[in-house]
Amino acid sequence: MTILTGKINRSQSPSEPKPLILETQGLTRRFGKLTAVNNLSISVEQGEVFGLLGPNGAGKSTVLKMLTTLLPISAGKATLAGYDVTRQPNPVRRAIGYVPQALSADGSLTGYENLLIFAKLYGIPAKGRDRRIYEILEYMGLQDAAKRLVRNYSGGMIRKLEIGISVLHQPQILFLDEPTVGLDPIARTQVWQLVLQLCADYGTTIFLTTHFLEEADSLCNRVAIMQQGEVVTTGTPTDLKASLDNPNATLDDVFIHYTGDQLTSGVNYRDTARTRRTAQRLG
Ligand SMILES: Nc1ncnc2c1ncn2[C@@H]1O[C@H](COP(=O)(O)OP(=O)(O)OP(=O)(O)O)[C@@H](O)[C@H]1O
Repeated sequence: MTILTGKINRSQSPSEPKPLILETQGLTRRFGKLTAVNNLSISVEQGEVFGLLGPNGAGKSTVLKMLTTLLPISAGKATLAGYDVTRQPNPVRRAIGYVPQALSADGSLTGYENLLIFAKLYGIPAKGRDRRIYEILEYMGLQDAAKRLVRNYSGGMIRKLEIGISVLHQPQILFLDEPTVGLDPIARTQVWQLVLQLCADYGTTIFLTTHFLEEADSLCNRVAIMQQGEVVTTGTPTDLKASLDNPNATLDDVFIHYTGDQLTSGVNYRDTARTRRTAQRLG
């Protein structure tokens, strides 16, 4: 696996328009009287790294849950890999991988056993199953830890294993909900390298949420900023920064401009508490 180093400004590389792999029109989710996601219309090209940013409670996880068929859509429509998310959930599920915010690997099993369970769930035929599992372990750099219990893995290793599980069936699009929250800077960099590598090696489209704006700036081709259930702006990080009246604008400035909020990890109690909870589980 090629190791990527340094800052990668993906938004600056010229790119041909590619087919859309994901499109939403008026996507809406209500919880009783609360409209958590309101009239969301976005599109994502094949092979893009797309970042959904927003303060706590903006509706990011709810969007991911609707797109991954885990939560019914209240109104509007989403199409993924050519399939309607509401009417054709099974082909949608085959086309996607999903790593939720909460820990999803089983600590009482080895890395190999975790992969084996999901390989069976995904219906990977017994004949090529072990080969696929070891391919994944090697790709994730976890081959030496294959037979160790996951509860003894570091946080970064667990995240890599979870990503490995989510790509066992070679999905076209991978959803990552806050993939680096709770990780130390080195593990965070490793996870990002892995995500980019998946994109480069297999053309996997990445749809993620993150609180780390600097990372979103470096790694995402395009971002959408959400606030109170609505998208307030979408664009490449470069274009969004250029739209402000400040030649030195950062994505943080863009974020503050559109939301009036500060989005840095751990700035408020909820962020800190969640980061610590996740870190405890991962650590
Ligand atoms: N199952 C639920 N029932 C009721 N309200 C919910 C439910 N899930 C989410 N909400 C509410 O919907 C809103 C959006 O929540 P969501 O988790 O999507 O936000 P988020 O942007 O992902 O936040 P965070 O960054 O904290 O994860 C919040 O007000 C939340 O309390």
